[in-house]
Amino acid sequence: MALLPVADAIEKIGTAIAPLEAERVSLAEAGHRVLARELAALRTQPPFDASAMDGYALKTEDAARVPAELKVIGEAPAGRAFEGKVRSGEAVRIFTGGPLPEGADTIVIQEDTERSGDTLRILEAALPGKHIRRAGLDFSEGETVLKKGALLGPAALSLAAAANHTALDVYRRPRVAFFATGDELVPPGEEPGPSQIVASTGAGLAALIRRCGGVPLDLGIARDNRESLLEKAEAAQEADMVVTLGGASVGEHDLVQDVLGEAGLDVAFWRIAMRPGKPLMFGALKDKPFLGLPGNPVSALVCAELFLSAALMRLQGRQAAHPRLLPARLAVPLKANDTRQDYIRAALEEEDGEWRAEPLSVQDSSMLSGLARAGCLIVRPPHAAAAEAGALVNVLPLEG
Ligand SMILES: Nc1nc2c(c(=O)[nH]1)N[C@H]1C(S)=C(S)[C@@H](COP(=O)(O)OP(=O)(O)OC[C@H]3O[C@@H](n4cnc5c(N)ncnc54)[C@H](O)[C@@H]3O)O[C@H]1N2
Ligand code: MOO
Repeated sequence: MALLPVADAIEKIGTAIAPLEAERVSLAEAGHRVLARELAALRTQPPFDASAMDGYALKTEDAARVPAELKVIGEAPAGRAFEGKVRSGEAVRIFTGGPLPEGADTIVIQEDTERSGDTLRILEAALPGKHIRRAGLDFSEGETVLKKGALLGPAALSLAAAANHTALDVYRRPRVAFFATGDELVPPGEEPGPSQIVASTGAGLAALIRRCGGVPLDLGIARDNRESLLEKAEAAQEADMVVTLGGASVGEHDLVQDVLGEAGLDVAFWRIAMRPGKPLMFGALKDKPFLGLPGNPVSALVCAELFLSAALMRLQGRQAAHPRLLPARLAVPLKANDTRQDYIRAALEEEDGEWRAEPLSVQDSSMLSGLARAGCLIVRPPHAAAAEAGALVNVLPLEG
């Protein structure tokens, strides 16, 4: 069976998964969540014509020729309008954010004036409408300010607040149940028996799930037998998505596909044209999205960065997409690539305003020390030609 390209796998995950339902949360809890309904402004911003600068509000015609002398008749600080009207020959002291007084049609900044008591000398000719923010410049009541599917970062949250919302409809956080598989594994902190090792990947997976907006549900370790796997599959049904670690390959003890088939696993695709991570599996366990990550810890975490993050995006109403890549210069030459997309662990350093990526000398997919040290993964498409040192490549930055 031909291996599936990474981009096709991400696309299939996006198509297979439907977003979860919405819930209403306060603005304070909405950070990094995804908006589930378009958001209309409850008010107009700015609500009145306002000054963009500290200076004087006046009639343009009074300062068309300079120097001109005007009489200061009052003040309009931010938060308090000047109650009167500006007439010919008059000016109102105004501050940034202050409402434009009636009768005035321009602002002259204070640097272009001289003041002595109530007398104001204008030194630079005024232009109509200068330094005035018109009512509704930012948005108007009823206008859509954020679209469904918007990620609620700092700017979007502040915009929602400016539009006078206190609570937002966001997609529910996906609960992701996961378990490791293998007789060789013991939980962290326990003394492994002869031929055993510590199950490590779950710790990283939980952090990745949280970072992607999900809620991790660690079900521990399934043993390499039918009963144990079925028991975990059953427990996983309370979550919105199920992830397994290991047992995805072709060995006799790699039981996941066979046994979970009994529990309703429907495999949509298996095996990806990538390195590390070839044995990745995706489908549905009953009606829940299912991701079978490879056992090797580096393979599992690299696959989670690509495919679990895409699934979590989709469950929260966003497009499933490959993580964003940065351009970086290679520190060393690379050989031409074969048919699998490579994710090469590399150090990432800034040098003269550019990123420089240097592959780690050993790329074994069991080595967490390397992945933890790597600042990025160099992404080499299938059949990429040999590259010289200094050539630009795409890298996927890692958060350490
Ligand atoms: N004949 C073949 N052998 C293998 C192939 C292949 O195509 N043909 N693929 C290799 C690749 S690539 C990978 S990746 C691994 C993945 O296989 P599995 O998903 O079946 O993983 P396991 O066999 O269960 O485990 C592999 C390795 O990882 C350790 N492991 C598993 N789970 C954890 C965990 N939670 N924490 C830490 N370490 C874990 C496990 O002990 C094994 O050492 O298969 C290759 N073989
Ligand atoms: O996919 Mo395996 O991930 O090459 O170690």
